Amino acid sequence: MQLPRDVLVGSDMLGKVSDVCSDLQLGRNALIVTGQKTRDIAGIKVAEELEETGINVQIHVSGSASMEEVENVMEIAREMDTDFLLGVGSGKSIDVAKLAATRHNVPFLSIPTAASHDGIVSSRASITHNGETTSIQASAPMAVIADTEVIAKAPFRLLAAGCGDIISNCTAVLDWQLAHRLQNVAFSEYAAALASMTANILIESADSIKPDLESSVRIVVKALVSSGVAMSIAGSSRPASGSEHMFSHALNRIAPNPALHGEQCGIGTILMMYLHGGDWKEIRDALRIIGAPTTAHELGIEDKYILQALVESHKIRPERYTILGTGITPDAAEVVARTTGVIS
Ligand SMILES: NC(=O)C1=CN([C@@H]2O[C@H](COP(=O)(O)OP(=O)(O)OC[C@H]3O[C@@H](n4cnc5c(N)ncnc54)[C@H](O)[C@@H]3O)[C@@H](O)[C@H]2O)C=CC1
Ligand SMILES: O=C(CO)COP(=O)(O)O
Ligand SMILES: [Zn+2]
Repeated sequence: MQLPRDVLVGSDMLGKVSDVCSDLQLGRNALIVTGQKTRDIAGIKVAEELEETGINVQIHVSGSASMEEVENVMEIAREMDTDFLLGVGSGKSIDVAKLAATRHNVPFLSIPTAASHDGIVSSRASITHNGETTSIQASAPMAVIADTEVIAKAPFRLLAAGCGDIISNCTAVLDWQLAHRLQNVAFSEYAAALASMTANILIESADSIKPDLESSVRIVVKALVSSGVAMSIAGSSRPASGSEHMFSHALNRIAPNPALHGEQCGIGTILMMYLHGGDWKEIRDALRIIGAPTTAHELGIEDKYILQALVESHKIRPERYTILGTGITPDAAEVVARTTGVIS
């Protein structure tokens, strides 16, 4: 089980990056993987902080979380003899840096600029290859530095998406229990309990999640850390990714303009909780209070793609048994989507 050594959450934490690197004795050559926007938001600041202490820094702007991109980053890391990598930005930059660092056998720091997903701490990387998104075992970050001031300035939509990614633990754990009972898949009580508790605390705190507040960011970041730790304990993404995530991965394949990962997972949780016969209204209401989308319209995705994704979700990870079993029929998909109000 791999867990981060340092987790820093608070205001002006970007200013602490050099202290963390020197405490951890990470070396003199650093490679930052960041996004187009997030380079200006935090990437350059992190580079300047490191350069002030004599560390050589190269910045690589990454687009997609693909295996090709991981290989590109590994190539740069080899050329510059990188001692450590930093993922500065959103989920995709962090996943690319995480897997490239793992494969290049050097430490990695996670510096999220948005609280939009629970990969900020996990020892998994979600990478797309030949149209398939797989969750790949990777090293956990040596340290996580979450600057709540930076994250509070990010569009609120990203924070609400992070809440959707956490709330999705509710159905992920139900799916995992089902797979354990029906197929005897390995199950960790501790990982499942931590993942469920994290989602339940967030549901209870839904009305405290507001735009522009560092206090809201702290609640969400702590929950993302907790959820990421659950994945590390499990040694798989099972406690935080079930049928609702398969639905989101299916939408990424099918919809011409997919929405954010956490937004799609939140709606997936409403749908899959209905199929589990659970309290789907509680999930919908929590997402509504937070301000996350609860309908296809709010997601910006046409109803027909929601229905197609529902029917095809079980094909995403056939080895991962969930409530979707061997698939649901188009008629059943229509019933679940209409009854829950996801389509009208
Ligand atoms: N490794 C793991 O365990 C996990 C991985 N993931 C993966 O993470 C990805 C989703 O991550 P997301 O961050 O939701 O999406 P994303 O990586 O596509 O980023 C969404 C957008 O947020 C913008 N952004 C980030 N910080 C910003 C800021 N401060 N101000 C303005 N814009 C900002 C970025 O520029 C980007 O356009 C997916 O690929 C998903 O599969 C999700 C959960 C867990
Ligand atoms: O997104 C995740 C947990 O929130 C895990 O990712 P996968 O769905 O790729 O396993
Ligand atoms: Zn997720």
